[in-house]
Amino acid sequence: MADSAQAQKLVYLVTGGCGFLGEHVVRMLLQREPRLGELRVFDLHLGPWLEELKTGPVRVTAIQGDVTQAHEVAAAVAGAHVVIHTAGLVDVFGRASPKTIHEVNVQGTRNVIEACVQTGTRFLVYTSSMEVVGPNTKGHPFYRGNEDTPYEAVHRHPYPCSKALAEWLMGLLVCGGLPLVTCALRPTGIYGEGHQIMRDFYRQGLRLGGRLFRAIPASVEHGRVYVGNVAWMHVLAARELERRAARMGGQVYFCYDGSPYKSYEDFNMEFLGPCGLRLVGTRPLVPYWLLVFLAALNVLLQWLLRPLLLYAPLLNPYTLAMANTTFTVSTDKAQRHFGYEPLFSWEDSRTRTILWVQATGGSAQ
Ligand SMILES: NC(=O)C1=CN([C@@H]2O[C@H](COP(=O)(O)OP(=O)(O)OC[C@H]3O[C@@H](n4cnc5c(N)ncnc54)[C@H](O)[C@@H]3O)[C@@H](O)[C@H]2O)C=CC1
Ligand SMILES: C[C@@H](CO)CCC[C@@H](C)[C@H]1CC[C@H]2[C@@H]3[C@H](O)CC4=CC(=O)CC[C@]4(C)[C@H]3CC[C@]12C
Repeated sequence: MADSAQAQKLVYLVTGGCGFLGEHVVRMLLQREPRLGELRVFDLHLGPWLEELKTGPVRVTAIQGDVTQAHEVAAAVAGAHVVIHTAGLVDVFGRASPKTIHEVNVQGTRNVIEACVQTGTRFLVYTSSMEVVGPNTKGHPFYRGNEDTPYEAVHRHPYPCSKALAEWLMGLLVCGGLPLVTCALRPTGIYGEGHQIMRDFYRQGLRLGGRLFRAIPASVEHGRVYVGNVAWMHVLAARELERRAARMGGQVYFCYDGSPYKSYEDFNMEFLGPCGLRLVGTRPLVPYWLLVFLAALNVLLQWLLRPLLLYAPLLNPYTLAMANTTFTVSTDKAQRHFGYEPLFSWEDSRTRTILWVQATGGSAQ
């Protein structure tokens, strides 16, 4: 936006703005984007909390819509200066069909890109995922790698396949020489206020008398990043895309912060411990072969029960492989390319998450 229009107010659109990450992006934009004139929040399911935002100085427009419907996306995008595309179907539990995952994550992203091109939106930030890289189907560790670390990315599961394809679509734009400037952000496992799986583990621990049982070796590192920092990274990337288009256009960035490297379960205990839970065992209490068997059994049960009900437990061969394969990132690319520094320290992130688990973990909210 030209110098003469320095004071110009911008229209932002956040797809999936009522999801776990999307809500944080929406709130972060309102707090930290001084040039924000209108904020459009596009989601399949609108949250009631949006109402309270409508009384503030920035115009907040809630748009109930479906990213798989090109005309709905085009109508929402028209006139937006910047789009942050977080909408996605996050399903590694077999709740949705592979076709639906593809439609939302790939076709939905294609619709967003095409709408930007058609309506003249110039800046698009896409929420990708660590899963675009791995862990791969061979279980190779990715130990504190960065965006350039060689790794054999092999996907079979519909979710990572869809995220990889969608990110690839973003890259195509650069090759096509279109005026649209994009970048993709790849969070590792996001945690923080609103993280459903964390709450599920908390409730499970309460049901088990305040205990959780170790299933994964403590030595397996799983990358995690605080939702507030992921949101901040989106807001900053969106802001800087214009000024640093040549450097950032077509780039991918892992999302990172000061969260410690730990196993999935030990990391969760950073929050669940202060909420009164205990992780039993210094080593996995269940032999790995039994976990593999239970995971396979869950797949069979899911298939058998499908005509009657949706059985989608946390444990399946894919989630077991995810939790049991080291995948952590160590990079400063976002800092070098657009000056990203985490907004929340590890201590802040931890405290905020603990307070949230304590406040809502036991309730039906
Ligand atoms: N949760 C995590 O650990 C990670 C998430 N991601 C990515 O971050 C993004 C956000 O994920 P979360 O906030 O965790 O998920 P979420 O499920 O909480 O949020 C996704 C939002 O997208 C909306 N949505 C789904 N289908 C839609 C459709 N057809 N049209 C319009 N809106 C639709 C949902 O209603 C929801 O509000 C996703 O793209 C996901 O792939 C990436 C890495 C890690
Ligand atoms: C074997 C169980 C013993 O306690 C633990 C099972 C945990 C799993 C449900 C999670 C382990 C790793 C998680 C995934 C990971 O953080 C990366 C992700 C990236 C995304 O883009 C979406 C979410 C997820 C797939 C995340 C989902 C939950 C796990 C598989």
